[in-house]
Amino acid sequence: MTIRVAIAGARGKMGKEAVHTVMNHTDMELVSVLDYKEVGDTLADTKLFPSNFTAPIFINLEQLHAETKPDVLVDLTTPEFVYEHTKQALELNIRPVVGTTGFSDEQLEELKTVSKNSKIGCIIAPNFAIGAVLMMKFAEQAAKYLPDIEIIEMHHDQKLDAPSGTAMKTAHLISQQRPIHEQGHIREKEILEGARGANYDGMRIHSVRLPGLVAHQQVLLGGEGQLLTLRHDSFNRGSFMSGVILSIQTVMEKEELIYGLEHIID
Ligand SMILES: NC(=O)C1=CN([C@@H]2O[C@H](COP(=O)(O)OP(=O)(O)OC[C@H]3O[C@@H](n4cnc5c(N)ncnc54)[C@H](OP(=O)(O)O)[C@@H]3O)[C@@H](O)[C@H]2O)C=CC1
Ligand SMILES: O=C(O)C1=N[C@H](C(=O)O)C[C@H](O)C1
Repeated sequence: MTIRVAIAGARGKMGKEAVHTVMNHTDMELVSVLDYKEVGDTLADTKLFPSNFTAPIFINLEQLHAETKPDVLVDLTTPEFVYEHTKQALELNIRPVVGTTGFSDEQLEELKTVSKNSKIGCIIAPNFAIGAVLMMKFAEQAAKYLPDIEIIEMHHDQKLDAPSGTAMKTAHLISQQRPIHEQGHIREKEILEGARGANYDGMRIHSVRLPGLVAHQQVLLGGEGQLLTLRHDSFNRGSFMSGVILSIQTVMEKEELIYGLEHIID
């Protein structure tokens, strides 16, 4: 069966890579693209893609659905729009595969309910790279034995959300193994606000933004006389594409929302 795929955010860094990946996949067809402003009738019109990339561009998801009937909507946009896109896709019986980060806990809960009630599968993956998923799982396992933890995530300087979705998901997984406790000295004082990073149940998260970086994370787990460092680096956006393909294939078989690729890899 050919899976009919629509992509939101096709002009972006991840979107461009995803367009090429879906176009090159024999079991998938890129049927349309969702944008939010007039950028031409087809992908080729944007001049970002070759002339044979003829998928039509819509600025309205309902119209996109009516005219191109996608099975799956891949969202690679921004934290501002992703919740609305995902909710609307579910209401239109389109299965969302979401890479965009920046959801609040309340939004995730709401989408879980909509997906469950409509029995339309949805995959939200804070990180599509298999190595990053393994780093998160290893951190979760190690937290049971080394519960004093700091996360340092490092990204390119065009990233909108901080902390990253991966850091938030890592902290969430770790918090299931690690009793809530404050770390560091009880009388610790920040001389410069923010010096100790964000506080997630006492665990600290530090966000670095620099040109030249792509997506990198270290989880530091400290114990008496020892330090365990788990590190993952995405050096290019090709690192995410096998996860995008796996998610598009898997969401076709699901009837609920799945948050994190760790739930679908064997
Ligand atoms: N899950 C994962 O593995 C990964 C997730 N990400 C996440 O994916 C998202 C995109 O990242 P990245 O590609 O680097 O970002 P970019 O800024 O390069 O791309 C986002 C694109 O979405 C477009 N856009 C904005 N709003 C809308 C909208 N309402 N409808 C359609 N298109 C829209 C933007 O257009 P314009 O520029 O004209 O505003 C831009 O072209 C981020 O949230 C990022 O954190 C990134 C890498 C991996
Ligand atoms: O914005 C990015 O680039 C990335 N975003 C995701 C995140 O917030 O974790 C995934 C990856 O880190 C790249």
